[in-house]
Amino acid sequence: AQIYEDVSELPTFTFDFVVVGGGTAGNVVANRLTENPNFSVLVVEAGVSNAGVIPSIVPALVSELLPRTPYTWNFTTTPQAGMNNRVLDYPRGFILGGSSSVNGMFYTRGSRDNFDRYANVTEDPGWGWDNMLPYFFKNEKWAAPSDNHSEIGQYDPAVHGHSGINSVSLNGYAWPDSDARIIQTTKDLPDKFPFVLDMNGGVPLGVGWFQSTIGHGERSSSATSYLGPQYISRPNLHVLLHAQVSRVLQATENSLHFNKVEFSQNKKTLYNITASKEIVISAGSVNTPHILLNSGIGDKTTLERFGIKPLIDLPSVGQNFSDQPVTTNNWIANATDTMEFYTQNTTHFNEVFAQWNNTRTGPLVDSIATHIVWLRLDPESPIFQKISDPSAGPHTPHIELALNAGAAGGAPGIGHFFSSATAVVAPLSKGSVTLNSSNPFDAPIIDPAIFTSDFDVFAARTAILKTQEFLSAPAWRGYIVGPAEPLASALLSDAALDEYIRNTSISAQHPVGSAAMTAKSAGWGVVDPDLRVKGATGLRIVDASVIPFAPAAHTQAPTYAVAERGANLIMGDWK
Ligand SMILES: Cc1cc2nc3c(=O)[nH]c(=O)nc-3n(C[C@H](O)[C@H](O)[C@H](O)COP(=O)(O)OP(=O)(O)OC[C@H]3O[C@@H](n4cnc5c(N)ncnc54)[C@H](O)[C@@H]3O)c2cc1C
Repeated sequence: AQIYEDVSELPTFTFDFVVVGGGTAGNVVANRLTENPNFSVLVVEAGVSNAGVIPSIVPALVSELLPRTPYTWNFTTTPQAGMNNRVLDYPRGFILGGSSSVNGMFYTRGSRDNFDRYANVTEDPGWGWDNMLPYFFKNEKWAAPSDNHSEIGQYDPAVHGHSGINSVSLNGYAWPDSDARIIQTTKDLPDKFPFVLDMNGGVPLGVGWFQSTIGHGERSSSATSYLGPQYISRPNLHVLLHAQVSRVLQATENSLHFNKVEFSQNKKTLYNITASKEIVISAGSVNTPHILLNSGIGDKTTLERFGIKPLIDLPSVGQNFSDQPVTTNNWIANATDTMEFYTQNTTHFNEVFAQWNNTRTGPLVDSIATHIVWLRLDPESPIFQKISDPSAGPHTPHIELALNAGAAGGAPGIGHFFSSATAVVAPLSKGSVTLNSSNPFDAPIIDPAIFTSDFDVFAARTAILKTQEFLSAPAWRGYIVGPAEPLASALLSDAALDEYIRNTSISAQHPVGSAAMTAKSAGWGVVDPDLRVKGATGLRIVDASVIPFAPAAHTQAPTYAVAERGANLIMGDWK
């Protein structure tokens, strides 16, 4: 019915369901549960409203939301041993819509192998690719690109949802010069870089056109879509902003049934809301395990050390935290037709902004990529002599090259650039989220442990060298002048390249696994295949943290699909 700013506006302190976190997954759950007019739902969100936040609406302005702004949690990592002890910013959305309101809008699902592996580890075929496709479709509302160009040959309509809720589209502004050369490269070097019509059909491998969560020139987030006007007007749907949940509480002292959510709007005065049916925690891969730990759900010994009474001994809470590293690499382009046209010229920027404002066309309608290349490492790679293949299967990439007509991660100088943001999408490094203090309003200790596995460094290096190979195709003659610094010097030796990788890479912001779903009988994990917290009743987790291994993907589409199925499981239990 309402989006409330202050607890005093709440119509009641008891709801059927309380959803902790109005992020990517949380808003899916709230929307689906309130399809039943008999269910009342309150979403408790720590962050701010998304209304009128221009950089969260104009796709190409995404970088203005990051890394530390009023729209993100002010998180940093521990010094990263694999990154020469650098401390990284670790932004997460602090805004309605969560990270879907601040992310790069890449729409990538991962592979069939990824989901079939989730089915295996949970012993629930429902998490397999074929059974998850309908949930991808429920999420997705395919939209025409904002320039209305022909989509033929750029995607496969058969593998997309056309009547879901969240808009997904092809880019709506062409960069003809580099677009043509990318496609030509798939013809120049078809064995190494084959064209893939649709990277979201289960087998991503190859070079394909970029898809993103954008509709009609605007970002589509879980707030703009699942809480859109036709849904937020439901009388049984309620959202409270600026309310940070500290703990979930037991129904009675000796029970492991949880039915109360404790929160504060000023980090001092605490309130309780009762969930008469279930609590759903959707606070994301960092904050979900933090809330569990604060509530006494986690490793018993650690909890005792912080003076928190252990209620459920679940050592996996906050462990198995798996992120993907990304390196931004720039090449000098002999071009005029790149994003630098407007990023390096205020007059041009004002023109393209006015164009976006008036007609939702022009270069600001898109995110920061035009194509993605998904590749496997050569099976003969020396790394496989010591480390067995961490990918989910033979049709799953190890590495990703996100190509863009313009510099990535800030231009290395004045001029025009072509970039490849290279990522390791089958990472082996695993980190953790742990308590820093017993005060639930203190940030947790975040250690993604990036590049602590030699495999990940090898894969990151290979991704950069693969881009060099891609750009050495005849198609690029006369266009690519050469690598820009600091990449140019780094390419002189493997050792220099490794240093460059450790010194310049960042987190792709794709953490998963910190409240992993596993089989009921498994010796590890946090939730069962129905997303119920093991050992508890009344408590589920629905967000990226339940995904037990990194998908070969940017993680929002997998999170949306998990949330759609999660909501369906909850609905099924309360029919
Ligand atoms: C900067 C950035 C760029 C990214 N780019 C992409 C991309 O281009 N493509 C892609 O697929 N993925 C991308 N991702 C990853 C993707 O956005 C996330 O995997 C996904 O959105 C996670 O969804 P979630 O529901 O688990 O968490 P979130 O969407 O982060 O939602 C968690 C919500 O819970 C709220 N919350 C947390 N703690 C509390 C508390 N204690 N009390 C109340 N509320 C709380 C948060 O404020 C937030 O709204 C990016 C992520 C980031 C941060």
